[in-house]
Order: sequence, then C-alpha cells, then structure tokens
Amino acid sequence: MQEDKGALPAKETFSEWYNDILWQAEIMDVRYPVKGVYVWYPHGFAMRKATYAILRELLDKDHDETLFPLLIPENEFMKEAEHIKGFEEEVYWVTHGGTSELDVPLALRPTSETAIYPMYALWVRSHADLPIKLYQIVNTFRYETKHTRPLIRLREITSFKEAHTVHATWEEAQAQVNDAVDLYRTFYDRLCVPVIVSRRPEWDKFPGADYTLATDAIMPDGKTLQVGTAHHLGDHFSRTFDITYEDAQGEQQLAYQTCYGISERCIAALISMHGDDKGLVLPPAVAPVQIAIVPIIIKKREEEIRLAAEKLEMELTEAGFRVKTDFRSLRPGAKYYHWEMRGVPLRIEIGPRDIDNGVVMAVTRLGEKNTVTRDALIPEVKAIMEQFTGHLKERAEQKVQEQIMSVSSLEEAREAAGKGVAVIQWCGCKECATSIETEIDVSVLGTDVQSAYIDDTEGTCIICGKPARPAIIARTY
Ligand SMILES: Nc1ncnc2c1ncn2[C@@H]1O[C@H](COS(=O)(=O)NC(=O)[C@@H](N)CS)[C@@H](O)[C@H]1O
Ligand SMILES: [Zn+2]
Repeated sequence: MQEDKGALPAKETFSEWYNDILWQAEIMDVRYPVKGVYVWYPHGFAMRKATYAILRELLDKDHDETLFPLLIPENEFMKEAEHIKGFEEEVYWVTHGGTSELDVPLALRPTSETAIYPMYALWVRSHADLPIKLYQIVNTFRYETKHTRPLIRLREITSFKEAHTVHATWEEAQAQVNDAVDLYRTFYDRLCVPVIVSRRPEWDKFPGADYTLATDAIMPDGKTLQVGTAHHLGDHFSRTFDITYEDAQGEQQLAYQTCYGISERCIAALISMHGDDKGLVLPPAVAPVQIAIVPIIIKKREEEIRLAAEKLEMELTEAGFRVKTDFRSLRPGAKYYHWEMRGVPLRIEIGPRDIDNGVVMAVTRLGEKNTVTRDALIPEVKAIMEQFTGHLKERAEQKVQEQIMSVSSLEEAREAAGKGVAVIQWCGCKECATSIETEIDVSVLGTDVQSAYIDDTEGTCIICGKPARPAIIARTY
C-alpha cells in the first residue's frame, strides 16, 4: 500500500479518525461497490484472525464448532411469528437459480435460528441428547436501512459468531445465558475492552426471546456500541420447530433454548477504545505484529547490525512472538511512524552503541522506554508485554469510569448522555422510558446492570417518582 496517506485526524474528531484509521492502518477497504459491504485488508484480517482465535479458545472449552447452510427456505424462515416480525424488513431473498425462478425463495441468513432449528428437531430425541451447545462463525446478511458503517453496522456481517444451545429445562437455559455473558466478559477482558452488561427492556429484546442480556462498550464519543447479546429463547422456537425430547419417565417434553452472538463490532470496539492520535494501539493478544525491530544502521557497521537484528528476530520468533524487522531504506522516524500507525505494541531498536553495550532499546506503543539487557531479552520482553497489556486495561477502565455518570434529573441525564452512559432510577414502565427517550434523545439500554461502576441502589423513578431501580441510558450506534 502507498506509504504517505496524509495526516490521521485527531482522535477527538472520533468519526473522522475512525474512518481514516481503517484505511491508514490497512484494516478495511470501504470502496467495494455494494453499500454496507466492505473488504478486509490483510492486516485487518490478521487482527480478525487473532481476535476470533481467542473467542474460539473460550467457546471450544464446552461448545462444538459447526457450519449450517447460508440459504434458508421461505417456509422455514416464516415459521416463528415474532422472529419474522423482527427480521422481515432486513432479510435478503434469493429468487432465481440462473435464469429459472426458484419454486421456493431462499433467504440469506440474517441469523441462523431458522436454518438450525429444523435440524435440531431431527437431532433431539431423548434427554440423553441434551444439552446441545454448538456455534458457528459465518457471514450473515441484514438489509440495514440505518446509516451503515464498517465493522459497526454492516449489510454483510462477515464475522458473525452465533451459538445455539438446547436444554431440558428453562433453568438450565438460564444458566447457559449466564455462562454466555461470563464468556463475553472474559473475551472482552482479553481485548482490554471494558463492557457493561444489562438486561434489555422488553421492547428491545431479540425477536422470539424471553429476555436478552446485552454487552455494551462505550465508544470514545460517548455513544455505546452493542458488542454482544445473549438471549433466553424459552420454548418459543422449540414449539414452532417441534424440538422435543423424551424425558426419563418416557414423556415428550419441549426443549428450552438460548442463542448468543458477537460480530466484528468487537474489532470496532478494540480499535476505537485503544487507538490514539498516532494510530492503532493493539493489545498484544490481537496484534498481527507484536514486535517491530528497527535496526539503526551506520554504513561502516551495516553488516554487523543486520546480523544482530536477524538474530533478535529469530530468538523472539522462537519465543512465540509475532515479529517484523524493518530493513527498508527509510529514516528510523519514518519506520516508527509506520509501525505506530499499525498499533504494534513493542518496538525494539538496535544500533552500534546497543551492540557495544550488550543491550537493546525496547519502546512500547505508549512510549515507555526500557533498556533491555541482550542476554535477558526473552524474559524481559515477556514482562514488558504483560505490563503493556495491564496499562491498556487500566487506561480503558479509567476512560470508561469517566464516561459513566449517575444522575438524578433529566437535565443532568441530557448532559451525561452527551458524554457517555447516564445511570438513572427508572420504574420500568414503557411510558416513562418513552418520555425519557424522546425528551433527551437517548435509548434506555437496560436494567439489572452488571458493572463495577454502578451500584444497585433503590430509588424513585426519574419521571413518575414510583419505586425504581438503576437503569442505563445512552446514545447508541
Ligand atoms: N448490522 C450489523 N452489523 C454488525 N454487527 C451487528 C449487526 N447487527 C447485529 N450485530 C451484532 O450481532 C450481535 C448479535 O445479533 S443479535 O441480533 O443481537 N442476536 C442474534 O442474532 C441471535 N441469533 C444471537 S446469535 C449483536 O449484539 C450485535 O453486536
Ligand atoms: Zn416511572
């Protein structure tokens, strides 16, 4: 890719910064000629690969990965009334095979309940077949009419992890939803992204669910991004798709289900929360390049310095790091700029003086300088990397703490919603929520909030004065 792409906008002009970083750090090419559909650059794709490797590691502990077809026949898609209502405006249809019209139109999966559950009905016979815990990571299609945005609001969701589980009882499904939320917390912790978990209001739950627990990240502009959801489906789908099992007494019972999903919004969140005016700042766990070696060449000792750099790269690679040595004929400063833009957590400089003194200079992406003794290279680099991850977490937690504000009046809530998440007391009824949402142009994100920064005190509703519980409100993506 061409080197000089002009200056990155300052981070506080977040929207411009976000669009530009996708190009400057070679994450996505947004020039593909279909709205809401984008192309992964190799660097972005390597980030996706490392990020989803963490998600798979966590899921594979007690799920199996699988793959269902993309195409869903209309008769199956149209079976569950709530689900249809929720998706009929969003689903793409395939109506022809070549020049001949299909006898049954086929939906491009917006999510895969209606592809998977007819098969679950064939697979589930006895309680011994339960629980089923499967997931797939696929592309899904939603005809989004709101403003589309790379990684945030897509028409082709390229990295849609959807898990679908089947259980013998409502309680077991409830426990699974809680496990799913715990898994999401662990996943986002590994990305150093703080999240807030809450129960979506009834009118905002997943179509066909009993309830939805959502995971929200607070973006630098104060708007929240829903970066994961877990749904208790009750027996709504098992009734519709006849997923029943024979219990120990030989009786036919309806199964209980959950589903939970994450998309590439997880990457949007990690780019946005950690990045700065110089570009990406990536947690080592997801950085395609974890260490950039920059040799400081002087003519008369060029060969020796080159050899020393190659040796460094070999040792660090053998120790399991993802390393790149930059031998390009550019000034060191231009090389620093290049790797900082790509969010490389650690740069190692090696020049003639370093070789003479048996050291290397290790500089983290946050500008922390460490003189590392050459012989203790691996343990010291490992320690610096762990420390760097810790600093990223602290920095993100600090920022999020400033963006959560408990308020006791609508005026204060309006003020807070411009900067982040406002915690208010809400009685839980729709009328009060509607007046809050219309009055100060926010969404009621949810209740039963699980966050270290929000204590669960009782109070009186900000609108009607009735007994209330904490609820979070914010502007959202
Ligand atoms: N148009 C979109 N672009 C990017 N991500 C999206 C889009 N729509 C939804 N998502 C993400 O995908 C997650 C799961 O989508 S969902 O509709 O809430 N849930 C489901 O589809 C359920 N079947 C669980 S897999 C959401 O929490 C959100 O983070
Ligand atoms: Zn009220």
